[in-house]
Amino acid sequence: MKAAIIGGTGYGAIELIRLIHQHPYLEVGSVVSNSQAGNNFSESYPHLSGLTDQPLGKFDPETIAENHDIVFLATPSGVSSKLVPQLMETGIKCVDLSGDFRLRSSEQYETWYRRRPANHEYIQQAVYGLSEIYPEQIKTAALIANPGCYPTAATLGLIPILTTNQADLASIIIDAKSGVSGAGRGLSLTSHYAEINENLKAYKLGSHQHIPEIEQVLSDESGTPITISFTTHLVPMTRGIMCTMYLTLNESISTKEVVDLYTNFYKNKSFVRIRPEGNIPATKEVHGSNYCDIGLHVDSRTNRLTVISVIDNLVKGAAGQAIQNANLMFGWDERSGLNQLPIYP
Ligand SMILES: NC(=O)C1=CN([C@@H]2O[C@H](COP(=O)(O)OP(=O)(O)OC[C@H]3O[C@@H](n4cnc5c(N)ncnc54)[C@H](OP(=O)(O)O)[C@@H]3O)[C@@H](O)[C@H]2O)C=CC1
Ligand SMILES: CC(=O)N[C@@H](CCC(=O)OP(=O)(O)O)C(=O)O
Repeated sequence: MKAAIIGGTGYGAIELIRLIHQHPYLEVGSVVSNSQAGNNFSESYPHLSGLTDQPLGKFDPETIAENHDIVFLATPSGVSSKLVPQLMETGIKCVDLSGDFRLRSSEQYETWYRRRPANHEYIQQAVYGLSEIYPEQIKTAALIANPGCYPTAATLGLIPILTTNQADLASIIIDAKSGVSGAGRGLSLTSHYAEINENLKAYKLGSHQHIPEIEQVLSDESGTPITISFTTHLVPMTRGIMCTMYLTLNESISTKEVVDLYTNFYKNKSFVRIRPEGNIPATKEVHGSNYCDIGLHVDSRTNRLTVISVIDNLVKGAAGQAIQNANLMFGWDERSGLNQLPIYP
């Protein structure tokens, strides 16, 4: 099967190309670029010289649909909302990495993204692509709204405890940290070397666009409207997200009981690894891989649960989960093309 990738010179696209290169059933048919159409791909990414030398194409939905089986859009929010309807009209399957189709409420989208929402018809068709939680809906979807990087780490780490009645749902605090590639390849003052090196910054306090996305998933899964406190930080590293999350427990349970609950919840899920008691994951332990690793600790003094969830933002947080979703859509083993070991050290 052939995949087209749009947003060709961005970090999401380059990660899709790296992963699809090892995929047993999928190959890259073409890479579409808005800014570099006509140029050779390896001019933007010399590390792929001799491997992916094809010229970057222009966006033409008909040609894409004729020659491909699926499209991955690695374009910014606000761009995907314009391109997806043109592609969907041709009948081709789409996986969108942006935030444009994740929120069911257009009002929420306008509030948090501060721009016009996508056409409601397509928002209604989109299936939220959190692979471990919605595999059946993903299998029959025509359009996947691939989850955000922070929401992937946060929701996978919180859902198991929220499906019990052991958590105080009003007490959730998510302290999140990301490497700089989470902001994409575009240049900005915040991702400038001298601004981030040997520095740790909190940003978008109370206004991050992932707040309503996380709340939507947690509310769906717990069956109760949930609001969260969510603070993001930029860390001087290239890849990786860590969400350190706190919630109050309604009853006294041990760390071992929580570890058993999580292990059982994810027992058939290849990409979520629950660490044993006393073993806390670090971002490097998932670097370059599609794993989400989760560590758990109950503080019996405060009766609070701490959950530490780590992913590689470009793999499980973007391109890897997008391919996992495509695998589900085509009925393949969801691990196809995603069996890379984490890169360590
Ligand atoms: N980086 C990450 O960790 C994650 C990113 N995402 C989301 O994935 C998407 C891609 O992210 P990422 O690759 O990091 O971002 P980048 O900024 O690195 O790449 C986005 C690419 O989209 C294309 N593009 C930009 N503006 C326009 C435009 N006006 N019209 C058409 N194409 C445009 C450009 O490529 P070209 O000119 O070649 O077309 C650009 O390089 C975004 O929506 C992002 O929010 C989601 C989860 C994690
Ligand atoms: C480090 C960093 O800046 N990360 C970005 C993640 C952006 C992203 O993934 O955006 P969408 O999910 O909205 O597509 C941020 O915090 O905004």
